[in-house]
Amino acid sequence: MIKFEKVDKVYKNGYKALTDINLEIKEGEFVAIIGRSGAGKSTLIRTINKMIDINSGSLLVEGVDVSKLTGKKLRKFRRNIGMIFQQFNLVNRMSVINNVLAGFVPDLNIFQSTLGLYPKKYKLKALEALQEVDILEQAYSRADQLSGGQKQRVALARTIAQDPKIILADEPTASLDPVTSRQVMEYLKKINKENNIAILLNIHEIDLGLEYAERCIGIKDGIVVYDGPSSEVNSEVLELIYGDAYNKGE
Ligand SMILES: Nc1ncnc2c1ncn2[C@@H]1O[C@H](COP(=O)(O)OP(=O)(O)OP(=O)(O)O)[C@@H](O)[C@H]1O
Repeated sequence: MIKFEKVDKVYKNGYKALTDINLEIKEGEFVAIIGRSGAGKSTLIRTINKMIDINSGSLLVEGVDVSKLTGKKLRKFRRNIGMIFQQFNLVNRMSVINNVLAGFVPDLNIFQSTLGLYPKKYKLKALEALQEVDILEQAYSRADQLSGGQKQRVALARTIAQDPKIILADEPTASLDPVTSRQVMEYLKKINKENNIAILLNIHEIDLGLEYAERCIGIKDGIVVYDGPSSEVNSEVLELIYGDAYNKGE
């Protein structure tokens, strides 16, 4: 469903962040992308929803050439791709349910969006999504009253309410304690399995990533140096991805 062929990304300042990326991600896969800071993980996943443009090669998502998308077509395309961030990206002064409903604003007419009049079907969808991540009871709390883990679950609900085919998760557990991180990973796994949504996860906590994702992609200096089962990632592979520093614990 996602196919990178010979993809390169060079930033405007001349920095080459991705080199010759060749990858195929299938429907419903759960993939952890690991690598040192600056390796190119965020750049890689952000090319998929065209938050970042590629410079050469081809990137197809469900047969669509991402580089050709603009305007309305791009906005429509992005509806199929959810995104979760380290900092949750909720509107703090809004209620939980309104944060989830905000994802439907593009579907409203100007009158509905100005007055915040969401049709019942969207409200039901939002409530169902909140229930799926066990946070329905907080639906009418203000987002800033929630803990970090709860905020991330609301962000997940906002994403799944849109019925995406793919979720790009850019370090979703980086601001959370280890117990809460695990909880968020459990929800990601549940969504992956029950909703058959492909998940591409950037993560620094290697053990957590390898435990939950079946497949691991290791990036070093913008190059894919490992692509295979998470279960086969051993210290040699980690040295390949992280360099000598890994085994020396630097
Ligand atoms: N807009 C930009 N202009 C120039 N260089 C950039 C830009 N964005 C990122 N880079 C550089 O590209 C490289 C890859 O960045 P990227 O954010 O993809 O890495 P990452 O693996 O996600 O890192 P981290 O784990 O720290 O988030 C880095 O060296 C970064 O400094």
